[in-house]
Amino acid sequence: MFASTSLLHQRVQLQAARSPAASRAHRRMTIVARGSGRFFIGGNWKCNGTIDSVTQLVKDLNAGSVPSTVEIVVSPTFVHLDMVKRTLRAPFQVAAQDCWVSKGGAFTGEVSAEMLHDFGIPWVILGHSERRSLCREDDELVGMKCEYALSQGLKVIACIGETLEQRESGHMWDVIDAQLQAIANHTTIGNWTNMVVAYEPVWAIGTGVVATPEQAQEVHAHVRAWVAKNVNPQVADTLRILYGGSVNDQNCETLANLEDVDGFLVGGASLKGPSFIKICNSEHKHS
Ligand SMILES: O=C(CO)COP(=O)(O)O
Repeated sequence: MFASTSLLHQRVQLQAARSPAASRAHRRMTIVARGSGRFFIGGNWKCNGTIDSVTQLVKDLNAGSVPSTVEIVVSPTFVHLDMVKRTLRAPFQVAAQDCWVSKGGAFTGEVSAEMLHDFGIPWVILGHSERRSLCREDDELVGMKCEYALSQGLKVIACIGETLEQRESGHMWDVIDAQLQAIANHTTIGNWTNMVVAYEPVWAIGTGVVATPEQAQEVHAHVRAWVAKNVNPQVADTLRILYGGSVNDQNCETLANLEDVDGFLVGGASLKGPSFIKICNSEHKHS
């Protein structure tokens, strides 16, 4: 499908100077040319679902039409993970919502990265703000979890984001930089290709208050610049930075068109099959 990548690449390169959408397309084309990331849509089902509702959701997803240019990963609870993995069709993949920080053992209630890998679970979400706040996971623990999960062959959706108080008190950049630093401290350059970063402002999660396009783009561009400076420019260029927080089938297209938004991590709207399918198609329309 990308046989004509170089021609397309040249064309997009010419357009790049003209508009943000073209320059975003140019960056995407560079990414595709390098063989790495596609637009990424994650559905975080959180602590939701019954056998019936999960069965119906899988049915709805299987019936939906999604573009092959988008990587789609849904994340049910541990209880539903195997059932979803067995019944969901390609190209949908699955992710766990967390895993333990080291090798399994006497850690009651935990699930280890090697167990997930053994079970064929390709992805894990780490550092979600709900785990940071409800389970007191700090930056260092999240960084260590990323390191261990990556070492066991899992791919990681690493979450960052500030609270409203941190944003309004002017500490937003310090918070985000510290979260990134902890992840970077524990991630080898080579392993960044197995990770996506999800920017989820806490004030936008489950509130219906979505970040404005300007707010989202500002932070995403900051994250990319931080990674370019503190990790490696090429890693920054190909890193997929997802936005999460009240994404729905109405606001997704505008957000998908932003230069540094490479996908979404969706909560509530990922529990509704038809809405999630629409979100999976949001970038496609702009390509
Ligand atoms: O936390 C989220 C995804 O991980 C976002 O949740 P909502 O889409 O429900 O705001």
